[in-house]
Amino acid sequence: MRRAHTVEQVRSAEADLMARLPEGTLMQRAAGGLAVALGNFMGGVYGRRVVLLVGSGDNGGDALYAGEKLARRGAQVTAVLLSDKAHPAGVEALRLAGGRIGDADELAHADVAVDGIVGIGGRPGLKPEALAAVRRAEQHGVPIVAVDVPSGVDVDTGETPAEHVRAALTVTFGTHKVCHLIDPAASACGPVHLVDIGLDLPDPAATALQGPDIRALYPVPRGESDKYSRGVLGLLAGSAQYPGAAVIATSGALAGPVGMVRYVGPDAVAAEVRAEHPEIVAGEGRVQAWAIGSGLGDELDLPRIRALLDAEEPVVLDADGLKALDESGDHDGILATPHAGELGRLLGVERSAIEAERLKYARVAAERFDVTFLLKGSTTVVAAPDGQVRVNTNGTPWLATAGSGDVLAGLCGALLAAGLNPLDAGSVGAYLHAAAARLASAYGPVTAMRIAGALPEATRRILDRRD
Ligand SMILES: NC(=O)C1=CN([C@@H]2O[C@H](COP(=O)(O)OP(=O)(O)OC[C@H]3O[C@@H](n4cnc5c(N)ncnc54)[C@H](O)[C@@H]3O)[C@@H](O)[C@H]2O)[C@@H](O)CC1
Ligand SMILES: Nc1ncnc2c1ncn2[C@@H]1O[C@H](COP(=O)(O)OP(=O)(O)O)[C@@H](O)[C@H]1O
Ligand SMILES: [K+]
Repeated sequence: MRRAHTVEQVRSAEADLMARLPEGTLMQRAAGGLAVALGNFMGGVYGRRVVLLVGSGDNGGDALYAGEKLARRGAQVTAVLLSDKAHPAGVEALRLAGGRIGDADELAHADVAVDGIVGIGGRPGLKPEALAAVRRAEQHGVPIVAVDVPSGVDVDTGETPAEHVRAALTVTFGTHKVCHLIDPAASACGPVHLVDIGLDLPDPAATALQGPDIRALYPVPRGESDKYSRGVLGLLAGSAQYPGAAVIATSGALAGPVGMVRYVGPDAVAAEVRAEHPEIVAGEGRVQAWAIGSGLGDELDLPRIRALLDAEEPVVLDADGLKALDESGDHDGILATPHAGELGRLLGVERSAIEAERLKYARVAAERFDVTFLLKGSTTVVAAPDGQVRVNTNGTPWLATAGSGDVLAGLCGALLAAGLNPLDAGSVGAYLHAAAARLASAYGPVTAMRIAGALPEATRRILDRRD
């Protein structure tokens, strides 16, 4: 599991550890890890040209000491000091190792620019001189490696209200920060490399499941399982207007861990679903969970949905079904799966505001409606009413295709029916959905039905430890 901590948590853990270690130890650990990562990134050290962009704090100190280590191994290192307070001992160490102090013109010939402008002490945005240097690197096509975080992003929220660095790689220390997991900032990090500096950390502010977590959580049938004990999902979806949504959501559900799917909807739609999936059973019956909402269109029956929300069985609530949510209900066991536009309508804010502050609004919704919210988008945020947050970062923009949300709703419903709680169902569902999309897309266009079609193989690879 990838764990992300807040700046305050990191500072407190650093203070505890620093009190027990000789001065400067942590910075040397950070700089050592950064120098190794830079060497790997450049594919070598000797003769490489490295430009350090150095701000006023310890983030610049990390960059300077990493530069010192690279200079000692034969790299040509130049530091661009963006503040007259740049870490004095780091500047001296770099000089003694043969590094130079220069200006942003050096970027014209650099192999890499190291962003040591600000780290976890930074406010969002870049000052003019730093921004000019970053632009210069971009103009010359010089890749930027960010120290700890891409300077200019909001570290604790993942928001990017102002100018910021766009890194080809981020090398972070001790633990991930929230901005590494949550968009839009996460997209500015590139791959994130974590250097262990020995911090002892509290419970994280957000987590991201990885393959081993999925293996541990996935409801694999046992020897004595039968189709009912594996879980039966009721699917209330589709309409004359949108029959395809029912077919697609059923595809997602059948590719999940349930023993059976009951489809509930107009006869004509049921016939289409059955034509594609002869395995389904049409009509109501006992179920362990519901997936409600995909493509309901004219069939939207809010009183019926509210009755199902009040019943005992857990529910995935998607698309038009979200209109049935209200703040007063007793909503135990519900996973709401809006995209930014739908969440904006529920909360009465603009879609663009949701996209800019994804973590905040997922949390606000979970608290206000007292249900687990899965906010879809480039990174998917799953927020539970108790404050736990999981993030899915392994998607692909090719997932942004009509109907892929219906696949996710069916899959999450299947995971709920098989016994996972809403937080686990949402986060495991988002992970597998993204893994299937990557597999089916293989870096090219993909349709929702092909994503559903790839789900069993994507799941198999993870359960079989091949991914
Ligand atoms: N504290 C520690 O023990 C360790 C810290 N490390 C490094 O230290 C960093 C944190 O260092 P600091 O606390 O010195 O903070 P930063 O290096 O993030 O910088 C803070 C300084 O930048 C200024 N500043 C804030 N926002 C700015 C902006 N948008 N533009 C320009 N200047 C701005 C502030 O006035 C302050 O002087 C971490 O990110 C990490 O890189 C690592 O060496 C590991 C150990
Ligand atoms: N840029 C992106 N990168 C990764 N995943 C994305 C991106 N945009 C959308 N997605 C994912 O694609 C799916 C789209 O779902 P949704 O918006 O409900 O579409 P639809 O209603 O057409 O099914 C969601 O799982 C969402 O997280
Ligand atoms: K930085």
